[in-house]
Amino acid sequence: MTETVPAAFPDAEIPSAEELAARAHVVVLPLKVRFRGVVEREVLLLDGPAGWAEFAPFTEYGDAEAAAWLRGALEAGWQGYPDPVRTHVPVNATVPAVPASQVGRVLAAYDAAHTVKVKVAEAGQALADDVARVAEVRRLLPGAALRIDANAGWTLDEALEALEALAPYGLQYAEQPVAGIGGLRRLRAELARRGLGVPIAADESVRKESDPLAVARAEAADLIVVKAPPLGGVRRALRIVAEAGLPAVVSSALDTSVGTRTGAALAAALPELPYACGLGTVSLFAADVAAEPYVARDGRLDLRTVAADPELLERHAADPARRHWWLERLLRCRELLVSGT
Ligand SMILES: O=C(O)CCC(=O)C1=CC=C[C@@H](O)[C@@H]1C(=O)O
Ligand SMILES: [Mg+2]
Repeated sequence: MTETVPAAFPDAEIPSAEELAARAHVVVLPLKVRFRGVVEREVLLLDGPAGWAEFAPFTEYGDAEAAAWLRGALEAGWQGYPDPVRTHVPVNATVPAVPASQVGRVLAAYDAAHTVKVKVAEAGQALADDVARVAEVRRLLPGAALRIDANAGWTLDEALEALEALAPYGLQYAEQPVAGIGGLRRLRAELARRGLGVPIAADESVRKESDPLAVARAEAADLIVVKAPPLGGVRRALRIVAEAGLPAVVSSALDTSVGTRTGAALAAALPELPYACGLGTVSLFAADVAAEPYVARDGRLDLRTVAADPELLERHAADPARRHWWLERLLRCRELLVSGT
C-alpha cells in the first residue's frame, strides 16, 4: 500500500436505494459500428452530488462483477476524483473489427490519431481479416503508434502465428492475445524464444481475475490495462497500478462522455502515463449524453467538467422495461456492496 494513493469509496457512505433510484437515468445509445457484438449501448447514469457518474456493466455480466462497477460509479458521483497531476491526457483511436474497407471511415471520426488500437481475433473472422485491417491502418497512418487487442480470442499457436504476421506492421503491444495468466506467461516465453519482441498487455487478466495483481506477480505481462469501472473506481485502480509495479495503460468500457471523464480522472492522477489511453470510444457512438461530447482534440482530452444533458437523456431514454431491468440491477449491486459480498 502506498501512502500517495487516497482511500477508495467507503462502504459506510453507500447511498440509500431510494436516493440511487431517484438519481438514475437509463439511456440507449446507438453505435456507428458494431463493437463487442453490439450496435447499441445501454447505460445507467447517476446524477450524484459530486458529479455525473456512469454505471454500465455490460448486460451479460453477473451482479458480483457489476457491483465493482457500481463502487466506481459511487466514487465518481458521491466522492469525486483524486487530484490530477496533469491537465490533459493522450488518447488512442479505437478501430473495431471492421472490414479493411471501413477503416478509413472509422478513423475519420477521430480528430487525430497518433495512436491506434485495432481489434483483432473477432469470432467468425480469419487472420487474413486482421492482417488486412492492421495493414490498412498502417497504410493510412504510417507514423502512428499501433496496438492490437485480441480479447483473449487466440489459442497459443494462433497468437504466435498472428503476431508473426502482424509484427512487421510495428506493434506497440498486443493486448490480451490469449486467455488466462498461464496462457500469457507461456506466450511471452515463446515470443522471447523466437526473438519476437512484441510486448504483451494484460486486460481481462487484470479486470476479470479475483486478484487483479496476480498477472503482475506471475510476470505474465509487460504492461497492464486498467479500467476504472471494473476495478471499483479511480482510487482502487490507482492502488492496483502502484502495487503492480508495471507500466499501465488506462482504458475504458465503451463509455459515454460521462464514463470517459472517469477514465480521464484515472489517467490524470497516475504518477506516470507512458501510453495513450483507450478513452476515445465516444467517437464510436452515433449519439451521446453530453451536449458537448467529451472527445479528444488533436489526440488529447483536456480535463473538464462533463455533465449529462437533460434533453439528451430524454431523447435517448430507455423504454420502461429496460429502465426497470437496470434499476433492479442497480439495487441488487448496491445490496452486494452493503453486505460486503
Ligand atoms: O481501449 C480502447 O481503445 C477502447 C476500449 C476497448 O477497447 C474496450 C472497451 C470495452 C470492452 C472491451 O471489449 C474493450 C477492451 O477489451 O479493451
Ligand atoms: Mg482489451
